[in-house]
Amino acid sequence: MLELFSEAVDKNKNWLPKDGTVHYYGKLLTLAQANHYLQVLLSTIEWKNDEAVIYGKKLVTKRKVAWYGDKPFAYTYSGVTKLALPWTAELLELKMMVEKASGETYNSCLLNLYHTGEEGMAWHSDGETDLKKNGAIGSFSFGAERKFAFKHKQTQEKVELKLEHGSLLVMKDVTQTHWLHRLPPAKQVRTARVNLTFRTIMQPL
Ligand SMILES: O=C(O)CCC(=O)C(=O)O
Ligand SMILES: [Fe+2]
Repeated sequence: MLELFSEAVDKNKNWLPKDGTVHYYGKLLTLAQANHYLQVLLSTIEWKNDEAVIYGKKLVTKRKVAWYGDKPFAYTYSGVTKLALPWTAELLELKMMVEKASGETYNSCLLNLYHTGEEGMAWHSDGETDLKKNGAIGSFSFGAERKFAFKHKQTQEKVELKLEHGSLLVMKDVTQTHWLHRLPPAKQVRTARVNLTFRTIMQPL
């Protein structure tokens, strides 16, 4: 269909050349809505400094994190286990938007707060054992626009895209098996970014 006015975001495009599926849906929200949610998230989420065990040492990162879900799921991330908090009203609204846009469901959300461009996230994949294998991950971004990058684990091929204020990115299928992703530091960025990754945690029977 010919779209005369909206910016051309091809929601059906797979950004990965092979071994996985990444869709970028662009902005799901107006600027006013995205600004509203950014303010609500900054003020209502229980942000905590992230702890990670790297080479057996417990490190505290500048980036802040939070973990919410349908139940107090235990989630082990970078060697540290956290229990999910119950959804806030706005997180439930955002979860429903991501579910509708992506055609997938989620039962939990990991949130990251990057205060400035000096904070980022190193190369990793989200293949933790308690995550549903090949489950979709819906990544909703607010605040400072930042670059996001993928790197193929075998060939080192790279794919980069920009994540806009109020936009949705979805990673699914075998993406986490074959690709790493990261949020590179961006020295020129002086404002905060909040990212929500909606996920499916396996429920013990
Ligand atoms: O901040 C982002 O866009 C990505 C965060 C991420 O990769 C993660 O939380 O696993
Ligand atoms: Fe990730």
